[in-house]
Amino acid sequence: MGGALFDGWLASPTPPRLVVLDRHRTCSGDAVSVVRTAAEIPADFQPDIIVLAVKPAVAEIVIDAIGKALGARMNNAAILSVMAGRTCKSLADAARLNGADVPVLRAMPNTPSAIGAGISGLYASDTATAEQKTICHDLLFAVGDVVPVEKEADLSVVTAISGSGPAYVFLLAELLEEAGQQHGLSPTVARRLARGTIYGAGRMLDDMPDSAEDLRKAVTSPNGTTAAALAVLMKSDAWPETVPKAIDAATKRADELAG
Ligand SMILES: NC(=O)C1=CN([C@@H]2O[C@H](COP(=O)(O)OP(=O)(O)OC[C@H]3O[C@@H](n4cnc5c(N)ncnc54)[C@H](O)[C@@H]3O)[C@@H](O)[C@H]2O)C=CC1
Ligand SMILES: O=C(O)[C@@H]1CCC=N1
Repeated sequence: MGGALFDGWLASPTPPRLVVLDRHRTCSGDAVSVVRTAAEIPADFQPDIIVLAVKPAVAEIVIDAIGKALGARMNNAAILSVMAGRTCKSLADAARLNGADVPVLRAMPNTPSAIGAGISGLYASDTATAEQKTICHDLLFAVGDVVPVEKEADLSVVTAISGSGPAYVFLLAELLEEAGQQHGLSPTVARRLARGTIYGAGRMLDDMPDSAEDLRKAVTSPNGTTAAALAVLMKSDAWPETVPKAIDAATKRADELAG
């Protein structure tokens, strides 16, 4: 996810000055220094925002390394975490172990951020200043839309819908491609049809004021082909049951990761 944000920021009209700490990534750009250990962070670099985009389980290790490298500079920064689950309190506590009193904001972006088409939920704890909230909003807005949430707990369902959501759409693309091939289309044709359809439908949802339900009904001729397919997908034990169940499972998992 950090790579998706990075790509989006570099492609934005006014890229921020970035220092990227990543054990593996090779990346470059005028506004970027890349370091593989926290000790290599340039001594004159005062971050406004420390974006944490590692797996939730290694947050403490990374905060500890950055805290030791930045020393007093850590106190002038805020943490923006994009990690699923990890609470503002747990991250502030981790920073405090290094003697730093750091405001924490949490965002849940998604991978379309890499092409400027992301959407992020953003929560700011009370300790964040107005300026820090604005910087974090602008960072995320540079790679897509931003939806502020009032309660930190809401980020779990945001994660389930828009954080994980691209994967559901990609799964639909896979299944449409496979079904097309099973009916005799070449892989190339099946792929073009599946992707082009999802792209076009996504653009209609974005561009047009109509509800998703009205757009669906406009495709559905009485007793036609769409009605035949929707009779399968909309059976009570099909999508109307499985989609909410999937969102429940992802939300529950985000809650479990909290701490
Ligand atoms: N993948 C997604 O679509 C989304 C992921 N997230 C969150 O983003 C976080 C990262 O997830 P992914 O990007 O999928 O994982 P990933 O494994 O692709 O990326 C993690 C990166 O952290 C680096 N890293 C790990 N330990 C390090 C250390 N000690 N020092 C320096 N760099 C270190 C790795 O080299 C890697 O580049 C997770 O917390 C996840 O919840 C949030 C929104 C969407
Ligand atoms: O699967 C995950 O845990 C992360 C959070 C949202 C998308 N990927």
